Amino acid sequence: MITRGCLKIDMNDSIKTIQQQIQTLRETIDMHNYRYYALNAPTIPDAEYDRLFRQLQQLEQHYPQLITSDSPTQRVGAAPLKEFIQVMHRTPMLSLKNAFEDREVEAFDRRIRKELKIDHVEYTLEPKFDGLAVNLTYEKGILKSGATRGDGEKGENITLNLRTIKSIPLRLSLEHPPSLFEVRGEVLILKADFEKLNQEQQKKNKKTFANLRNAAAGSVKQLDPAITAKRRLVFFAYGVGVHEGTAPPYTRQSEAMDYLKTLHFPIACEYKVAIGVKALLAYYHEMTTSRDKLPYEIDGIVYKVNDLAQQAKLGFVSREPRFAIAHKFPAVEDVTDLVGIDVQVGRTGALTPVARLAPVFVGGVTVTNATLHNEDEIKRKQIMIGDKVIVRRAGDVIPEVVAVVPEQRPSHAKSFLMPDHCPICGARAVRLPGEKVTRCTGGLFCPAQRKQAILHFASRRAMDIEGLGEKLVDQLVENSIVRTPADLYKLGLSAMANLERMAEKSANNLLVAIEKSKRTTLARFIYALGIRHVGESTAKDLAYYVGQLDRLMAMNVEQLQMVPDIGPVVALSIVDFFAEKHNREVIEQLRSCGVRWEEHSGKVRQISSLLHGKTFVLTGTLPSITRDAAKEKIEHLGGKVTSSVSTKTDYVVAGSDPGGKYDKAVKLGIKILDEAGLMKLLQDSSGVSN
Ligand SMILES: NC(=O)c1ccc[n+]([C@@H]2O[C@H](COP(=O)([O-])OP(=O)(O)OC[C@H]3O[C@@H](n4cnc5c(N)ncnc54)[C@H](O)[C@@H]3O)[C@@H](O)[C@H]2O)c1
Ligand SMILES: [Zn+2]
Repeated sequence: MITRGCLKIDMNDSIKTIQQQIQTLRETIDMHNYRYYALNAPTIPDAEYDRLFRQLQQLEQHYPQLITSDSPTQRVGAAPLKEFIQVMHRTPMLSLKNAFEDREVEAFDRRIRKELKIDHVEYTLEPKFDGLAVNLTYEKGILKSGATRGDGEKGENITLNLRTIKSIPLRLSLEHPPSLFEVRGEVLILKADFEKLNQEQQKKNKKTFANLRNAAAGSVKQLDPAITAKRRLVFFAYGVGVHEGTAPPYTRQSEAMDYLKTLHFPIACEYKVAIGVKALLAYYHEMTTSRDKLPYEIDGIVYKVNDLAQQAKLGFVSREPRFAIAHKFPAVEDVTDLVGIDVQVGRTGALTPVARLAPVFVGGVTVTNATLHNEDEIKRKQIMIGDKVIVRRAGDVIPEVVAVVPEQRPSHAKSFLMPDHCPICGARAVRLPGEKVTRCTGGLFCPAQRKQAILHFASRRAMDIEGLGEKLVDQLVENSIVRTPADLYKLGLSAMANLERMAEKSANNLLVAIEKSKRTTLARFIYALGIRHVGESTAKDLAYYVGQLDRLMAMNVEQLQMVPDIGPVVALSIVDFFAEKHNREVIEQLRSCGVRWEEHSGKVRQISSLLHGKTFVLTGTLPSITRDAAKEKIEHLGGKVTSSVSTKTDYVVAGSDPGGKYDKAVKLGIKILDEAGLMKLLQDSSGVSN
């Protein structure tokens, strides 16, 4: 048995078995080609595709008698889509041979030197753009047509779409332009625009693009050029095709690039000219790290023999030039198994699902877990535990699961359920209406939230404990001296003596500050609890209108909404917080440690509203508010609005042209109000005096 890269070739395998393997690989690759080139919707990462392609290449290398002209290794891309008019290329648009390791580049250079019979070859070193290859044809200096690469021989006519890309000159700035001039380059979407595009797609509930190449290709291959025009696309030129009618003022690839630049075509300003393989590899390794800072995505470096006469001498093989090679960067995406989903709790109590992965090498490191963001993202991506997933790690960005490979879902795959309790402290975990994040409600005692909760509690606008900063809180929490805000009031000098860099004087000062903080106001205390959505001004409102902590702790969602400016989400968040037994225990401890404030009878007179249980019917047009607004006001105070009048109706609110409901109310003797009457009733019932 011999081993080459990822492929094991067993010499005992019969030729028939080999043929079968080859056939399966070809069919699989053809299917992925179709998805990638025609649909712009690949289902496997490039790294996985490249492995399949290499396997096929190696098998065919060992069994050349099995090579057929329709094998994907002998062809470029995929046939053009029928929806577009086809264009025959004057000279074929080829692919590039790939190199993944330094030694493959060294072998490439050795071969070139041998064939050219020279010791030192000059190369251009160009970023390999990850976009869509196109050919632009200028006749007498005017852009006449633009086409995709297609299968290399014939592509799709996308002239109208390309004309919408502002960086493509519509006319060459030359006094005597060539009669025929072809520019080859790549259509791209910039990283920043890709993010925006996907956000827009998501908002419109449309499919997002898996990567930048697909976004660029999908945007430019639109039947409606108006859509292309809206997608901020850019173009970079990297070569000249046919040049007729004038003498080319260049004999090297680098000169051709500079010439394109003078004609106002954007070119990669990172491109370089260098001699010898060492310089190629040095440039490659430098770009491996600096690529993240480029505004566009590149997936490798292309090395080309610089001298055009030498290029011609080296020529082509079926699908690729022999004078160039693409040195690919390590993959930023690959597939692996999603073994499980853990839930982590952050400093603010946010529960984040994290994928546990079978180790996978992406973006230059081995990754074993990746963020899944939140519950909605898991649903949107239809991720199940046990799935094969595509993991991405680009630059400094934390690894994430971008998609699943649906056809490889095992039968034992399980759905994920967001836990309804905090995995750290066991408190109820809730997701408030309109929010994406599920949070632990045990703010005052949850170990995950300890530091944050104590810092907030001690902050200037809360309990105002001077000298209790981040470093000190870290130490107190890490040494288990303080677990909840109540523990602060149990601190003694001896506990603090062991802390790093804590002089006796500052320890004393801190104890004095803690003691001083015991006398506070209800507003500060409510704010200090760190209830989600209860900021300083809401805390002040609650203290002012409710007056007493015990009363606040006993209020339900409807009652809380009677406090001005408190909506249903804030009310729910307050109720959830006080529902948590451990939070109430901490509050009790704080009080028994001597934390105190003044209370008053509150400004909310009658917490249970007069409208509770009352049924209203609205009819006719009210003079100054809409029926919907009136309905909202009634419901806000606990009343119910129904559509038909019956003996159960308490009030009928009638505007102009009231119709049958009015007559029925009169008949049943139900109380009828006009708008002014309704307003008075609402005011009397609001429970807020002054
Ligand atoms: N995930 C999938 O299902 C899937 C399917 C098919 C292909 N692919 C990916 O596509 C690759 C093959 O695509 P390909 O045949 O287009 O080859 P390629 O993209 O590897 O290389 C050839 C192309 O490079 C481009 N290029 C960018 N910068 C260049 C420069 N400076 N000079 C010259 N050319 C430059 C040109 O468009 C050219 O056509 C595979 O290696 C794989 O990564 C993935
Ligand atoms: Zn918790």
